[in-house]
Amino acid sequence: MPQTPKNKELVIATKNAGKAREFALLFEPFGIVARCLNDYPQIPDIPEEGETFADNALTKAKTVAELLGVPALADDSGLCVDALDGRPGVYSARYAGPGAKDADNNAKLLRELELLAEAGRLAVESAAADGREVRLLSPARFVCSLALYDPHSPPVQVEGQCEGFVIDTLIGENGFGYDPLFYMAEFGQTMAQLPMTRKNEISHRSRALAKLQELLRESEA
Ligand SMILES: O=P(O)(O)OP(=O)(O)OP(=O)(O)OC[C@H]1O[C@@H](n2cnc3c(O)ncnc32)[C@H](O)[C@@H]1O
Ligand SMILES: [Mg+2]
Repeated sequence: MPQTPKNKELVIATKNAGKAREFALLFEPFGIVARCLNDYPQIPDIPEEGETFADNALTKAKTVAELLGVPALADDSGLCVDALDGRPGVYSARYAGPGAKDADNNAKLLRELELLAEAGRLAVESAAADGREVRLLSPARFVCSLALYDPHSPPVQVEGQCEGFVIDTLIGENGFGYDPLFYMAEFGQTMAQLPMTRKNEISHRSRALAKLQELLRESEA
């Protein structure tokens, strides 16, 4: 990981408290304190108008790094649902409209998929989530694009994914965003049922971060 002027601190270009918590835990073993944008109220909202996660991640990292004059890591992520041709994708944060809350986005996702199910357009199977029967509405994946922007070096970009299904009901209290609707057959649980330590072993975010570390190790070797 890059050395910042304050050493052992890294600015994460996010205002999302859920992401910030996960990064704080992911960086802890390296003795790196992850600072998110709530620590820098002078940074304005950054428009996310790119067509890809990678475009948006780079814009966020570059804007923050240039404003603060230190390296910044940005995460642009979202949920891509097969039955919705990959939506909400890069629009995940504002799926239910500008300023949408997680609950609004989850409700819209369920509504859209239930409409397709009622129209007979989904091959819905059942599964058990901690003893409850749930309907698997569509295969889906979480995608996380990370961009590390150091004002003095070329940017480094990586992507991580995590496969699962969108189910018909919200289950679990952990995590954030679409986690309560994201079921992983191999665990028989939703992402929101996993403790953060466990999510950080398998998530799109941790997979992307592992790739970033690998790239940085190679470039140092
Ligand atoms: O742009 P920043 O400030 O980082 O915060 P944001 O919440 O707007 O983040 P994005 O633009 O990357 O949008 C990501 C969307 O995808 C959702 N999302 C991303 N990672 C997730 C995860 O690990 N679990 C559940 N939902 C996730 C999240 O709730 C948002 O709705
Ligand atoms: Mg955003």
